[in-house]
Amino acid sequence: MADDFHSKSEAFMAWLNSYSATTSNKIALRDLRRKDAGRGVVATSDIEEDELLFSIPRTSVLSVENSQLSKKAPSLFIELDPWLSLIVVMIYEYLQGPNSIWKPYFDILPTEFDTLMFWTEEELAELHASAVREKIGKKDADKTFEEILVPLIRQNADTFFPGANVHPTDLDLVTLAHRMGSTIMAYAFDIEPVESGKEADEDGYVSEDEEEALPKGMVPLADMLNADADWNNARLFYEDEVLTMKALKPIMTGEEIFNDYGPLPRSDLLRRYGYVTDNYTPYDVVEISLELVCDIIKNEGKIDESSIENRIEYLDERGVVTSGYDISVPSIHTSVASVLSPELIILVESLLLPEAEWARCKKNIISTETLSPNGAETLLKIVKARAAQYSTTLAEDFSEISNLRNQIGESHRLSGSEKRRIMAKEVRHGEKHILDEAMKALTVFSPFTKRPEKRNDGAALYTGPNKKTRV
Ligand SMILES: C[S@@+](CC[C@H](N)C(=O)[O-])C[C@H]1O[C@@H](n2cnc3c(N)ncnc32)[C@H](O)[C@@H]1O
Repeated sequence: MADDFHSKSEAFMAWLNSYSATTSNKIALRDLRRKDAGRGVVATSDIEEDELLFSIPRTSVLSVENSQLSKKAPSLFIELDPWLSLIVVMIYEYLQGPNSIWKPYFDILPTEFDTLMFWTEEELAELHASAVREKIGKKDADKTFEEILVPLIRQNADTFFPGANVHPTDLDLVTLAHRMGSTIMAYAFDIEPVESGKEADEDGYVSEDEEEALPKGMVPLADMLNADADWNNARLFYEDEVLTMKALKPIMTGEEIFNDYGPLPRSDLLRRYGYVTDNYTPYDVVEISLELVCDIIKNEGKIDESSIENRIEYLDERGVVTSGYDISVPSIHTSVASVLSPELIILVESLLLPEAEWARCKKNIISTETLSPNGAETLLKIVKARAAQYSTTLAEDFSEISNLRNQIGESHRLSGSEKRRIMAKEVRHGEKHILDEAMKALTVFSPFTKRPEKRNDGAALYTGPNKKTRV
């Protein structure tokens, strides 16, 4: 119902301003459903760099600190991490209905999602062998909600359901917890406390360790900004009394105001935010599992199982072992080694060394990070085996996507499931493209770098992108 959508937006903006937020008259909250982007914030006049777009009092942030629940039942939060704490607070505030000060805010937050948590098995199957399927975590979330959150809510039933004769079932509460958890994943910010002592770098990032410690909060209006990879033109700043959204560059009338959700591969964008755009393609990655690396090297028959285990243990103590290694999108300016994670190269080179050589140079192996011709040959086998885990070819994906796009062009309508399937095909096509490019580069790399005089020329290893997470 279009009217409902608009009246809820208007009620939300009126509510926000009644709580001492200030909003520039050069911006508006708009209906972007024709772009399949829900609501978004758009410039209604030209905006200058550094201009204030809006400011939100810290007291209006939906957070543990600001909710009455933390005063009524403080002990409830003792064992909960920032994510679970905010889920409980959001469930509490939502159940208060009109008695919650955040009611007009809940009215514009989503009740349905396209994030992977809500996909059917058939829809997920379209992702084929993408490693993102292992990261959805639905079973773990269900277990946590059933075993921790629901009992906590029941223990505090008088607070959560005051005066109610009928209480929600366990299933209702788990469903609500998923809804709030998914909202947090796509909408919440890590709120820098007034005296944080945790410095963001000049790009607005803090390291993951620091980020973990920050409490989460829902920041009204700041979370109405969409994102499209590097098109971000605004950023949230944490001041003592208020959080301010400012323009990072001049924004012209009619342009959308974008936040930055981080340099996410499209698989993760789909998992966390439920959409993909082509602009995220440069951040795509394919994950190679430790298991696959070990299987391929074992099959070569040059090293036995117990040596592999010993070496993995040695490398694990030095931080080289993880369950998966990324290969990223190559460009004409990068060598194949630069798109492989340095740890993957160290792992492969370590497992390929003859026993005597391993014993002699294992101390230096972490700092070498050089891809040898032998390593490239083995990596080519690994990459081929990884590509074989997907059940269609790059060309088949391309034609499936083109056909679907043509159909959309003709009908202009796409059901929820069709949209999910096309997004999945785009993700798996992107991953296969990376594998294809890596195969081509590794094929030419091996014979070329086998020549001893060339050995250190182009084969030096470059560190991969330092993954950071947006504040
Ligand atoms: C922080 S919210 C932004 C506000 C949201 N559009 C709304 O109407 O509530 C993030 C969600 O917005 C949508 N979104 C953000 N950027 C988008 C884009 N470039 N294209 C399509 N949808 C987008 C996705 O559904 C995402 O999970």
